[in-house]
Amino acid sequence: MKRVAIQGGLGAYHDIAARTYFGEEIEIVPCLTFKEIFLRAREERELIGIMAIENTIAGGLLLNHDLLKLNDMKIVGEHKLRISHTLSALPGQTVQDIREIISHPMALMQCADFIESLPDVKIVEHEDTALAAKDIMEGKLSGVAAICSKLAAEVYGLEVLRAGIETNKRNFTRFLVLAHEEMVPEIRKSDMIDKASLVFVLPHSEGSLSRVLSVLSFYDINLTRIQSLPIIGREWEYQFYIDLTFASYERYQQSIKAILPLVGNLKILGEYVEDKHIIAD
Ligand SMILES: O=C(O)C(=O)C[C@]1(C(=O)O)C=C[C@@H](O)C=C1
Repeated sequence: MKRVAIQGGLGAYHDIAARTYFGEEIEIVPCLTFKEIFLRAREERELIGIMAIENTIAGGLLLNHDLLKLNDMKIVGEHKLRISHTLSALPGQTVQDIREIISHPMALMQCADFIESLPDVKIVEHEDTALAAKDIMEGKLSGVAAICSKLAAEVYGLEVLRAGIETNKRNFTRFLVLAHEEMVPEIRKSDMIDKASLVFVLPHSEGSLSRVLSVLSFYDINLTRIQSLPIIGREWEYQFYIDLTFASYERYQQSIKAILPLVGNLKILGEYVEDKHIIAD
């Protein structure tokens, strides 16, 4: 059975993403942090990881980009999951009884409008939506609610006070499936690779980014995402994380050769199959 490491506990969105991506029985290996996924995988080379990278309301999980760059697990797939949050608490309470809301910072951001509509509620960040629900149940914390999945509310015996509290129904999180190089053929869903993620740095010179983008466009490569992050120790200089989609793997390979002289420290973080099947309400 595949062992899949996630940050968080059972009922977390990572858990849901892992199960829906693999669609078969898997063993979830809960980790306290995203970094722990990579550390564990160093010891257990067959371990698979699932890690959120961006959300359509709250934006990118910036620290996770560096984990991809600094470790040798490859992106072997992606899964886009519709995230629908509940406000859940110990049974027998109403929304008016809630004085404190605990959840993962990304979930809190995704429900900012709902939270703003509640007067005098303290917001507390937690490492995971499901573990927030678990803490409420274990500590019998009345007056405290978690923002978590319906599944987490069920798993930890909480009552759903409100469902669908995300600011916009088009709330999707993109999860990356990670594995070591030798595991890639076994894990990749198909050989029809049409997407890649790269990171590189650019010289501080006029037009350096625009030259790279022009080359990619010449090779019919579609840029689906660009995220710049600071280079620590080199003020106001940036590294660029980009996602590309393409119809021809050969053209993509040619484009990589062509940008090589224009960029520094190029690392291909993974080549995989794009998830085109997002399900909206
Ligand atoms: O806390 C959870 O349940 C998670 O799986 C984490 C996480 C995230 O890292 O963005 C996953 C999906 C949602 O965007 C909210 C939180």
